[in-house]
Amino acid sequence: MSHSWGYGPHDGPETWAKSFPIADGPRQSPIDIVPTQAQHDPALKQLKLKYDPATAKSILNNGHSFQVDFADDEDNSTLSGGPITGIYRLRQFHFHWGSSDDKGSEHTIAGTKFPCELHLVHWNTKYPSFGEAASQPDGLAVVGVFLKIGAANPSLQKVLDALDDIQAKGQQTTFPNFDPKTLLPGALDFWTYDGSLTTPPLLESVTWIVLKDPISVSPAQMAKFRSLLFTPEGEPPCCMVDNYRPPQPLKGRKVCASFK
Ligand SMILES: NS(=O)(=O)c1ccc(C(=O)NCCc2c[nH]cn2)cc1
Ligand SMILES: [Cu+2]
Ligand SMILES: [Zn+2]
Repeated sequence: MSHSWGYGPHDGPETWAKSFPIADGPRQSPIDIVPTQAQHDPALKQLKLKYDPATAKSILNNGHSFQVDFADDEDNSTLSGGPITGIYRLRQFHFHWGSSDDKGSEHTIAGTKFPCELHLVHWNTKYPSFGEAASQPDGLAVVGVFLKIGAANPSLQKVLDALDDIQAKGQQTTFPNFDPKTLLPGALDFWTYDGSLTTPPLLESVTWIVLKDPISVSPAQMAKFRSLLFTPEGEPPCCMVDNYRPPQPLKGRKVCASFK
């Protein structure tokens, strides 16, 4: 993941359009979700998430977040239903967070920022690979989950316990037998809209499915996220914080709600 973009004053979201002109495109993410302006769509099906813990493989610090990677060579961990047609395979999940609890999420709800946001990244199996799907308008589906300050989250703690081994950019370690379903809230009510990757290459290939209900994270757990580094070993350390893109213009898009 040798990438030249980042989240600092010289390489952050305001500079991305120079190398990635799609940054100013018609379906960029994230967005501010305004619940009163979302349309309830009765035709929206229930979300169906079928995750096999055995597909969890490894955890990696990629220099802009950390991600848990899944074996996606078979239909063992999949997303279907909701706004999508067909079957999408889970590829990885990762997070975006702030330097303090008053910011960090990428999507916002009527201007409200959360301290952290989880993204579960899936690709459409009508395409031969993730890379191929990522360049198609219906290629990816990302489930977004807000994290809200409250009680410590035991399932999240399992992920955070692995961060000591991947403090620096490029470090990775095995991460077997983890069920991402344990990171989801009880209800799967969601908003959905057509958007993009929120980091370069900012491809406009994502059907976004943002869950209404947050999961909990404690202040101590947020401190653990902030112990990661953007920088590789041997370079002056730079704390991995504020790795979020701010909301982008809606440009006429409609946001649908699965609930009343
Ligand atoms: N935040 S998000 O919209 O869910 C998202 C999801 C996936 C990717 C992605 O697959 N990027 C591929 C290239 C890459 C560069 N560095 C590491 N991987 C980027 C953003
Ligand atoms: Cu990268
Ligand atoms: Zn993300």
